[in-house]
Amino acid sequence: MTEATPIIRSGANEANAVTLPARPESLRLDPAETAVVVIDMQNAYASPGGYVDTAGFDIAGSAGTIARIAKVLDTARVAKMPVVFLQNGWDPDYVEAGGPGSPNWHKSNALKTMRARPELQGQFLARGGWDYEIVDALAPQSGDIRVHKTRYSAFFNSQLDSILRSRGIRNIVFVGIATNVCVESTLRDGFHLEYFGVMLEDATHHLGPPEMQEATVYNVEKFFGWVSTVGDFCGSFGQLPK
Ligand SMILES: NC(=O)N/C=C\C(=O)O
Repeated sequence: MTEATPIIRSGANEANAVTLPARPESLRLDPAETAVVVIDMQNAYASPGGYVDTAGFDIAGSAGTIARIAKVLDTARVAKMPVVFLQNGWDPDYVEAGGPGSPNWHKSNALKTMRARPELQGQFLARGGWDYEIVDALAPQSGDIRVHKTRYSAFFNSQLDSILRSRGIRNIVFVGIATNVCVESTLRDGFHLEYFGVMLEDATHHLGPPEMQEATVYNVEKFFGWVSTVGDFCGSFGQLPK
C-alpha cells in the first residue's frame, strides 16, 4: 500500500484553498495569500545580446522559460494573485553597484565584463537601458507590481517584504532567472522571513552547468521550500471560479 502524499497547510483559509502538487509535500494554498514573484526576467538574463549572453553563459533554454512563465502569469492574473516583477540593476552611474569595497564589485559578472571590455561600459543592468528592461513577451500589465533590487536576494534593501506583508501574502511562487543565483537567494531569504516558498522548476533557468539547476532543486526540496511545475500550478490555480 502506498502512503498518501502529506499536505502542508500554510495557515490557509480552507474555504478558498487549493491543493498544489509539490515536492516533498503538496501544499494547501489560499490564492489571496499567495503571490507569484518573477525574478529578473530582463533582457540582461533572457535575451540574445544581453549581459549573461555576452558574458558567455548559455541562454538557449531561456526562450522556453519565458513561454512557460507567460502561462503562469496568465493563470495568476485570472486567479487574482499578485504578480511581482523584480528587476536587478543599478543607477546609470553604477553607484548602487558598490565600488571596490563591495564584494559585488568583484563578483558581479556584469561589472567584470564591462571592466574587461570598456566599449561595453554602461550597457549592462543600468536603469533606463534595454538590458535592464523586462523581456517584451512578459511585459508587466496593469495591476502588476515592479520592484527594483541591487543585489542577488530580492529581499535585501528592497520594498519586497513590505509589499508582500501589507497584502497578507504568506506564500511565494517563484519563477525566473537564475535558478541558482537570484531565485535561490530570494527563496532562502524568504524562508528566514517565514514565507512558504515554492519554486516552479520548469519556469526557472540556471546560470552555469546543468548540475546547478539540480543542486537548487535539491536545496529547495530538502531545506528551504517546495518544488512544483507549471502544469501543476496552472492545473490547480486555473480551476478556481473566475
Ligand atoms: N538574476 C540573477 O540570478 N543574476 C545572476 C547573476 C548576476 O546578476 O550577475
